Amino acid sequence: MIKISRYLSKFEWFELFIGLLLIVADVFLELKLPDYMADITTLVETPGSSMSDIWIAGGKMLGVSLLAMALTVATGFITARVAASFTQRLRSEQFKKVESFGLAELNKFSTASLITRSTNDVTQIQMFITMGLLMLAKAPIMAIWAITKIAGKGFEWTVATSIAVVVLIVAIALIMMMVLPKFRSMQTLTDNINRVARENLTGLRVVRAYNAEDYQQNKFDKANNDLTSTQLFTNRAMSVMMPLMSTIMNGLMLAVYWIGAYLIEAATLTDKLTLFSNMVVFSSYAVQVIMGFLLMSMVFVLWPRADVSAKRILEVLETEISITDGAREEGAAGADGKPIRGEVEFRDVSFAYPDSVEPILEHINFKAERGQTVAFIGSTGSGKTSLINLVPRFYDVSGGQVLVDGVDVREYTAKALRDKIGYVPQRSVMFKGTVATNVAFGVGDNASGDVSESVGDNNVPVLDAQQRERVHTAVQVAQAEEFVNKMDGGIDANIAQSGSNVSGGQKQRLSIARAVWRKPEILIFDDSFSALDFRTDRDVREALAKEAVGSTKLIVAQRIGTIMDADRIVVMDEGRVVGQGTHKELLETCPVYREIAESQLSEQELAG
Ligand SMILES: Nc1ncnc2c1ncn2[C@@H]1O[C@H](COP(=O)(O)OP(=O)(O)OP(=O)(O)O)[C@@H](O)[C@H]1O
Repeated sequence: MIKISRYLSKFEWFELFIGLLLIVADVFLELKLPDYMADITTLVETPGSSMSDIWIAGGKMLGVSLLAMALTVATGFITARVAASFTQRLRSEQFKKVESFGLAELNKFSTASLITRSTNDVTQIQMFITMGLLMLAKAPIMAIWAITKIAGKGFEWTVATSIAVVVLIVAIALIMMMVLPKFRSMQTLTDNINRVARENLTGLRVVRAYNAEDYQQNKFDKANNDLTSTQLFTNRAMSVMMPLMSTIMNGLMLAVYWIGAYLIEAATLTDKLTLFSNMVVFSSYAVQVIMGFLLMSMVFVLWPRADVSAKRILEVLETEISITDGAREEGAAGADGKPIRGEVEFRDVSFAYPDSVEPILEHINFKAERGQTVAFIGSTGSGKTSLINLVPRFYDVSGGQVLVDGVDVREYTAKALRDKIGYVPQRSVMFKGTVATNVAFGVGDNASGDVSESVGDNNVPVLDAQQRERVHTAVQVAQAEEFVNKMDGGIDANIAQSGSNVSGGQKQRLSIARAVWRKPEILIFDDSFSALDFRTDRDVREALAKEAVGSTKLIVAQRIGTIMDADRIVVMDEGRVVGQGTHKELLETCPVYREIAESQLSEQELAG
């Protein structure tokens, strides 16, 4: 919790300092009250006191109380401000950090956990700052100041107060020992609930189709019950705290008056009045001491959860990114002195996923020249996706080198490298917006973060005429024009969250259009044609050959038909390249390829 405070801005520190000053003034005023009470008691007990004197002392007491109240409100206002701005920063810092995560880091935290960390965990911190920070500062000031006020006012009373304080500390410590581990598990259990709920919602169709509602319900109930019982335990333990505090406080009062009664009875007549007045003052300060501890106990209710949350947020913010930026913006120069463009080369590349020791890819070598089409085929799990994921640096190689335009991909800045690439993933991803904003993805937003100028209604970025024209071309190349034109609004038609209002094949085509829109040096298609029918598959490839003639194309495919015309086909088997060449060459030289081809093509097609 203390570590996370370094994310506070200078101004927030200043605000907290002002808050602290206000607290000191507040405590000073609150501790003045018993003095006025002593004055009033003496006035009441002294024969001949005038009523107006009592009114004046009472009036002062009221004024001080009102001022103390105003200070408390002001400090509350300041901490609420600090809490809001600080947690806003924590949320955006976390978002920024997660944006920079590679797939390895994303796999380390689950999506559900990352969501809890930037919502629920941040709320815990906000609650602590708003409610707890004030008390954390006020409690010790109040307790210590009150103790100094009563020191020397009566030995017997001091002993009684000390015993009460010791009992309080032991009680708080015991309760904390019981609940702290539970608070730690509470956030993990919240992650669990999020995970189960998220899985259920994203897989709703499968749940329905398999009549698995009860099965899912049980999973959710289990997660829900786990969280509820932990919360019940902590709340029960905490609910003991308050009555315990007030019992100790009342017990102390009783002890002070009891002791006082004996002392007053034993005193001479002249001392009786002083002793009585001292007793009243003492009891008021003793209440303030206990109040100090009471406030501390409230802090202890909020602290453990906030502490756990702070650690979880820091875990995200301090995660070391495995994919670090290089410095290069440009590729190498070719023999003719001009910069190389669109060249991809794998030199003896081996790769293992971060959490496994077994290599998934071993000694891969191939080269794709500018404008060439290089295809990858092989059985499922042979490592095709893993291989092409190394080009945009979703992961880094374990051995060897991946070169783009003659330069190791690790030397580029992530932006420079990814600007060269148009990537179409295996599962197409759509974002809430329009067809145009999905195709021209990431455009229309300005770098300063002030999106107000560039986004129109509904937070949809506005594209200029030239950008819109490019969207039309990309949609044409991806053979998406026909269905886009039928949609209400054409390229301005709405796309629902996750693209739920378009079909799988349509999503795939929009995904292809997105890559084409960028006019990249390198186009990567990870099994992107599988959701297309044979005709559309062929039409897209023909359009690509015309429109993206200068782009190098790396295509992962399952269908021989998709890749037959490629300049080079790389055949993968269990993470190794078992054949390379054109369709014709491979039919003769590579048994694995021939087997795949025979299973998909007719005798006639095989004969060419
Ligand atoms: N994130 C990951 N962590 C660990 N292992 C993984 C991960 N992703 C994939 N693998 C493993 O890597 C191997 C190759 O997977 P990959 O997705 O590259 O195969 P593929 O040839 O593209 O398969 P498909 O044609 O079915 O998409 C598989 O055995 C898979 O279990």
